[in-house]
Amino acid sequence: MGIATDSLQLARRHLLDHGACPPSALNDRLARSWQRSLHAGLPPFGGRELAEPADGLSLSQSLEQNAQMLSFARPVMDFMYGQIRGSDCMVVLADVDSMLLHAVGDHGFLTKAQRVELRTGASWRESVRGTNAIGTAIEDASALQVRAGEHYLERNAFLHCSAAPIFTAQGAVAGAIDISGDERASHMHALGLASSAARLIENNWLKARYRDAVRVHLHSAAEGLDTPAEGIVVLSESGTLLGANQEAIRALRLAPHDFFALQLETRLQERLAHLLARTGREPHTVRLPDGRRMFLRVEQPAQRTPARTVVPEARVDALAASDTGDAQWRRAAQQVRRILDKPIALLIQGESGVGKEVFARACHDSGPRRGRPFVAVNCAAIPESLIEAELFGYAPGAYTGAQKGGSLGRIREAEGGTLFLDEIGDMPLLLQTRLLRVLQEKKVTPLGGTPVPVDFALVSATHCVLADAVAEGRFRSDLYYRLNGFSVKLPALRERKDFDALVTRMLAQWDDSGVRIAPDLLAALRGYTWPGNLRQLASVLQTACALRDPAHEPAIDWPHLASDLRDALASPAARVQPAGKAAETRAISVGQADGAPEAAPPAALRKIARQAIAQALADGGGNVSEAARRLGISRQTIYRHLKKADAEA
Ligand SMILES: Nc1ncnc2c1ncn2[C@@H]1O[C@H](COP(=O)(O)OP(=O)(O)OP(=O)(O)O)[C@@H](O)[C@H]1O
Repeated sequence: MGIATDSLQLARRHLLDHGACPPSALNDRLARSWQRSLHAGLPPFGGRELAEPADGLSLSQSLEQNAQMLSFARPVMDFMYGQIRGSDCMVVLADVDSMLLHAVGDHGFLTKAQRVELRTGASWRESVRGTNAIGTAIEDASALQVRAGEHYLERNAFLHCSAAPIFTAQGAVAGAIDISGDERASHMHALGLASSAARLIENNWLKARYRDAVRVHLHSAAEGLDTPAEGIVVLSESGTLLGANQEAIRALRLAPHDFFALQLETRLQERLAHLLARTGREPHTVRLPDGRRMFLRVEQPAQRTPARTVVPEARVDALAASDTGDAQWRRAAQQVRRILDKPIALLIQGESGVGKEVFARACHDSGPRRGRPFVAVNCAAIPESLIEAELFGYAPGAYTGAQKGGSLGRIREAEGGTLFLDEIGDMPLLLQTRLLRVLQEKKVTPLGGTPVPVDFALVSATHCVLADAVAEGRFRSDLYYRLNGFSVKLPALRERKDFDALVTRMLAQWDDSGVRIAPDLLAALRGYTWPGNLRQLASVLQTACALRDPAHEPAIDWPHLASDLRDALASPAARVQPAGKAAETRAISVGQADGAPEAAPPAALRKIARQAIAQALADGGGNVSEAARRLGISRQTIYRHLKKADAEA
């Protein structure tokens, strides 16, 4: 409120005419952002089409990549929204590319916001939408309020938005949280609320991510400890800095290269042994190198009892908790449970995405090493040249380009806990030899360092048949026998008999409103072959939850799926076939190639196609080209379906 709209309009014209904002029309930060928006080629007055909303695939990929941030943001967003409910506003979470991942808000305002694509799946990157709170806060890595006509694009001038970036444990921007509302309403404390929410999300995320690390809480006043204003630093057992929140980064003047390299004792001027000895509720003080006094409280990880002495309890454990009723899966879990407290290496086999890592974590959380680190390494995802340093670590100055302070290595990070080696079949032969030595000697030798004893449980996973790799000489047979102390095979999703229970369990993770799935859609999903297994199913359901409008749509339905999956579901070729039936089927899909002879689809499929088209037309404001784009099919296909529907009506 109180924004001089006319003068901002004049400023916009001045920017267009002269390439710069007139002095004092806007504060410096907004003026720089307007200029960047102009250089991005955005015309501030109407004109150009709104940027495209993301397709289902990018949204689901981002939801998967940001699952952790999202899980910590959701409860905070619900709480924030509870504070401002009914004031014509919404709370939004965006990823680092400014794509909106989740939104909660007043129904009326959500509808208004959709008109300018302020909705899940859309990108609000500054270079796409011009100056706006989310995109500009992420661009500048700093909280920001953008009021009414301060938005670069004139059509966004009905908005009043306040956004704060969310930072990772190593101080990189991970996304932003934003409160957007009607510019005529009061938003006095919105920026403060968004900033506090961002701090809360970061702190909870940091603590959970490093729950097995030593944690130092700090503040310049004893009363500041345990408040959102405290700094938090997490350390390895040897005192190396692993992560920190923004307050700590500021207070201790930490730089990006300090992470995984700095020994915190040098910054705190207190020996690590002294620091660790002071664990407890009572704060103590230290003097920083610049003379400032800080109050510290040190917390050791929750469970520091020696591994193997903790006896697993007979109550419902993590393995039992993830049992949704499939007999094959249950048998695997029962067999594995018998070896969890024994020093036997476990090999998990199964197609990609069947949940091997989830299963490995459940084994860890159900066994005697729960509460200690679970360290997952994807052997296929690390370049061959780096995997050695990543696994075995290196001493300070071991090689050019390495971090100054050296690196612990993933094997030593798993000390006392579980090392999970995913895609073990992709481990280069040379490293197989080194890994074998570690397993035999129970010692790891960092590059340029001396041997260090290690104690960890080993779980490996592979989607290929490791015995074949041995037969072909790609995998050492002696290592294979070491890894394969006991092996289990997890079933592919199409083989599981607990599909509905799995779906219910997954939906409950992302939607606590008890959302259900339309019965015909559930039946189609149940019959699909799921080449990506649980990963694909999780991603489809999560995207559908995000795309559903809870105010109007009680159930997840066909329009909430990406067009390629709708096509695949409509194709008999992609369905699990009863034996002997496969050859009888022909592919029929909404997105059939134009010009190809079109088989007459059965009534159920016609209905599905028409529903999808009707929804896409409604979403695209009746524009056929827009609906075709949303569905990923041609306009001719839409016209054909509409014509047939007319003829049958
Ligand atoms: N029991 C489960 N409940 C809910 N979601 C699950 C479950 N198991 C797996 N998922 C989903 O599937 C995704 C993939 O699981 P996971 O990484 O464990 O599979 P994987 O078999 O190890 O895959 P890859 O072979 O590609 O490494 C998880 O991120 C999660 O979204």
